[in-house]
Amino acid sequence: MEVLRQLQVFFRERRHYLFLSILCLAIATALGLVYPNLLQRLIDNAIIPGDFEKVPMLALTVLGVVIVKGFMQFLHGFFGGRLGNFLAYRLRNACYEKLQFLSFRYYDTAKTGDLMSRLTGDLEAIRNFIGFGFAQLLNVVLMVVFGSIMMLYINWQLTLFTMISMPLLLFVTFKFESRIHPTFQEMRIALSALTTAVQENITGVRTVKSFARESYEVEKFSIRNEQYKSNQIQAASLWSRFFPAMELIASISVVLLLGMGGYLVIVKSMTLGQLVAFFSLIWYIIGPIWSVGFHINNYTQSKASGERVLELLNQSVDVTDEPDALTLNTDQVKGHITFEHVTFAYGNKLPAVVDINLDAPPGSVIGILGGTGSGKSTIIQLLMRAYNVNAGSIKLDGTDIRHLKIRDLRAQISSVFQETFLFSSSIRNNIAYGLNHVSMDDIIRVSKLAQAHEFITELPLGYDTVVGERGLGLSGGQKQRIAIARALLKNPKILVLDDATSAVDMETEHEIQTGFQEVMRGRTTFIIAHRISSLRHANEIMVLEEGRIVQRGTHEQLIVAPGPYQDVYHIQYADYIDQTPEGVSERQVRP
Ligand SMILES: Nc1ncnc2c1ncn2[C@@H]1O[C@H](COP(=O)(O)OP(=O)(O)OP(=O)(O)O)[C@@H](O)[C@H]1O
Repeated sequence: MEVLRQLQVFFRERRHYLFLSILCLAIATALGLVYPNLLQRLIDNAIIPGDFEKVPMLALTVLGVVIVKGFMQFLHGFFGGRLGNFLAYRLRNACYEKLQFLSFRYYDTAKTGDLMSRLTGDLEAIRNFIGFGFAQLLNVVLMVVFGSIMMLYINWQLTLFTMISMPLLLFVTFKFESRIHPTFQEMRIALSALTTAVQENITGVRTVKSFARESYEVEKFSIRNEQYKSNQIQAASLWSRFFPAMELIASISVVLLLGMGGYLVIVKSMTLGQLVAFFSLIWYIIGPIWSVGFHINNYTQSKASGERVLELLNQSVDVTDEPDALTLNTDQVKGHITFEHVTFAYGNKLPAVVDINLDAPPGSVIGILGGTGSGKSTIIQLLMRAYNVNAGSIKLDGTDIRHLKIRDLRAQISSVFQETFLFSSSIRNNIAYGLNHVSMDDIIRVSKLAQAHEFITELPLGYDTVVGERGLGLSGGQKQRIAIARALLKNPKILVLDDATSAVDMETEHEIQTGFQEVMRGRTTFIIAHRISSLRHANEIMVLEEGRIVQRGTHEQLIVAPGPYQDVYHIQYADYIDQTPEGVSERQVRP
């Protein structure tokens, strides 16, 4: 019920729908109980005495009851549906909003499939339960209580006698639920494995084909499909065994009723009409007992779904604005970045960066070089405040970035990452992503700078070409050039190029770099690269090893100092440099 209490916040305004839905269902149930009563009157007061004049009146009453009952059921569905859909709508929006603001730390461990199922399957389960299941669960209780009272009123001895087999019915129902529940769970897991296989297969179709693993994938799918099929067969066989058993037990009540009831009618302790009414009332008890397990199961599943959705909604966001966070005035931002003794570790892992110090005056270019996992990207993540530092501080124009509004800070930074994400939209929209009122001239200008204009205009629809999911249909280099254009259009004070030109050839890299010279002017730029050619113009280059700065200086200083930078330089420029006893001199290096 705690889950229900927490979910209530999301449907408080429509709470009355819940009450109305329950009320309408209760009225429909109560009206259903009028049938047996009318049947009793028809037999005892009209048919047996031969008073046929009463028949039309009784028939009309039945018709009236049917109409009102039907209307009440309609209203129950109407209000339940409205309530469930309203709740699901609110929850869906709330979850999506939460997903936007959850910190990077959450996404480090979150699984896409799991999040998707929370937003779809779990929300659907909550919608059904709050909209209908809850009212129906209450209704089960009402039916049993109302039905029993009426039966006891007609003949309490016969009621107790016919109820002898009810505990057995209840037992079998719960037994069945305890068997079918895990089967359903296995079925859900099998279905999820099946959909994951399809999803991964479509996403990784290129890898599958390049490794010629089509047959293996077909085999893998068919094993999962087999599992799903056998789960379904198991569920179907449980159902097929359960129903006859239930019917058999329920028939015991009916047999007892007919035997004992028939005797009571014969000895005139009971009228025939009462027996017939009793006969239809017994189904008011059997029906709900039959379904009670299903409703309880439904409740537990919805509760679990509610907990999963609330768990997402209640996630704490560790990187948030301070209550009195400062607003940045774009015109006054200079872009002076300093790192002072910055140390950071992801979760409980060893620190990814240790005691980082750097000073990047406005307009300077900082190059970062280092092997895989040396902490290069982490420095950029910390600059964007994707995570809070564990020790030390990062400052923008002298203010600790923790005191700034995150949105304002990030608005000053444009990044181009190693992996480019493009939305399935037009190239124009992808370049203008996150910005309003962008002119086509500006889009073309930045595309030219990013060396993207030419290939875009060669596409049949030019800037209006819709790129597929994640940019399918474009080469890695083309996607990266679009990302560079996107970053430039934002006109940031701080530019981050995280292996940004890794997917383009040396020639194009050189052209983009030349373009960069112009766009980097006046912006503080961080360049992470594996190629020395991308870093050589930096004002300061830092060489990272296992999260620590092991070398720093300009390209000219570093190539003459023995160390990792010189080693990389030797490897990359082996064809261009002469080794002299005094040191290293360049013979021909691309500018
Ligand atoms: N999201 C994360 N969660 C946990 N550990 C992480 C995460 N991102 C990076 N790490 C770890 O932090 C260390 C530094 O990673 P980082 O991505 O900064 O290295 P990098 O120098 O950019 O490497 P590469 O050149 O391969 O991109 C590595 O040991 C890495 O495993």
